Amino acid sequence: MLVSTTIQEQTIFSHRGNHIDTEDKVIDVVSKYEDPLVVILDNVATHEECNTLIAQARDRLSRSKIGQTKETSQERTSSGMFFEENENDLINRIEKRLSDVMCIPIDHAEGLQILHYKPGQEYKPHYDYFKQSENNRISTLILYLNDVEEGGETLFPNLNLAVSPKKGMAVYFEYFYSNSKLNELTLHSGNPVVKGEKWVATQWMRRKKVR
Ligand SMILES: O=C(O)CCC(=O)C(=O)O
Ligand SMILES: [Fe+2]
Repeated sequence: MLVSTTIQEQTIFSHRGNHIDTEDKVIDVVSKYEDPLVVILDNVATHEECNTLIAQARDRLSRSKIGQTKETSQERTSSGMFFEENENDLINRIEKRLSDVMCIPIDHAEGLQILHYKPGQEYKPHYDYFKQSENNRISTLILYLNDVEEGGETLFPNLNLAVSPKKGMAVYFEYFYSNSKLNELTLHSGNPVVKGEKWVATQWMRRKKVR
């Protein structure tokens, strides 16, 4: 008898069931793409928390830079900013919650990044991990801070998966597989905003401590 087995690699995200019980909030698991793991989550932040994040970031935006060279580029036309670690009570609370969702200790977390896109602005297809790094990124959570009238989807072209921004929802994905083909499937873009504007908060996790 011929037995074929596929060995699925273990994922960082280890929650089972349709809910994630974090310290201060129950988060809903809406849908999952399995290989590589992409998880759509709802009720990650309240509308009030989303509004406050936007308000606190609004006056601190500058043209987004790209990669480790930190240059501006047509690849990424949004504006953005990083909060300091533990900058205030809200940032503390959100960072702690995202660390619970991502199953990675908070001291592996980069500062929370806010991005703002106006109509026509986009982030072309890219990987969140670096080609070479002593302490590479391993996972991403993109939290949508507002509803976008048209466009602005987070697109995974290799998976034929487009996630439409919705306030308080998030998309999580990871790229710490030993099979590099799986990591490469996490190529993604922020599609151009057509109508309205788009605000997101991005949390990246590193393999080793950064704080
Ligand atoms: O804006 C998006 O939907 C994608 C953002 C993104 O890819 C990132 O921040 O790395
Ligand atoms: Fe990205």
